[in-house]
Amino acid sequence: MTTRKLLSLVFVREASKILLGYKKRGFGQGWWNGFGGKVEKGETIMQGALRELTEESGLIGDSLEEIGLLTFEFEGDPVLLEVHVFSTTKFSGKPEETEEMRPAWFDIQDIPFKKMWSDDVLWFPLMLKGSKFKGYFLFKGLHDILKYKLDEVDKIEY
Ligand SMILES: CNc1ncnc2c1ncn2[C@@H]1O[C@H](COP(=O)(O)OP(=O)(O)OP(=O)(O)O)[C@@H](O)[C@H]1O
Repeated sequence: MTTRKLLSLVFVREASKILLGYKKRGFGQGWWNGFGGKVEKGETIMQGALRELTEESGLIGDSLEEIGLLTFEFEGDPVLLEVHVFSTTKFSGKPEETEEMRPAWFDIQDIPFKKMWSDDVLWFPLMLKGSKFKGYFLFKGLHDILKYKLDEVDKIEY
């Protein structure tokens, strides 16, 4: 029986820059990514996204927009990850290093895809041009994508 785990992933944007965090521990350790994590019982996906953004970057987000829905399957694992991707240009506070993440601004021409999840290079271009998207990725281990499907959509529907 397959089950789904709900996760958030938040990107803070500023003109031609994007804030990424270097994950110091846990799932995706050693890679750059947006800020996010598991949605907890009793909170909405949006509340989870805002909470994780603050816990991991020190920023308080405002007006997060849901821009993507990504489903990840890992061969041999019955748990599907359902990652809700958000973006905002509105926030307060200053990025600060936390126990989990070390934040840094990157120019969008200079995103460190070689040190990121291997799906990111496929869907970042859609995010960066302002599109919404839905994707499915089947992983073998943590690096190899065996197959995937990725579509631009007008809005995110579940
Ligand atoms: C497979 N391809 C992937 N590509 C890009 N991003 C991915 C991803 N798979 C997971 N992610 C993101 O990685 C974070 C994990 O978060 P994760 O550490 O598990 O959550 P959380 O902080 O709740 O964990 P703990 O509290 O430490 O258990 C979370 O933002 C999630 O959206």
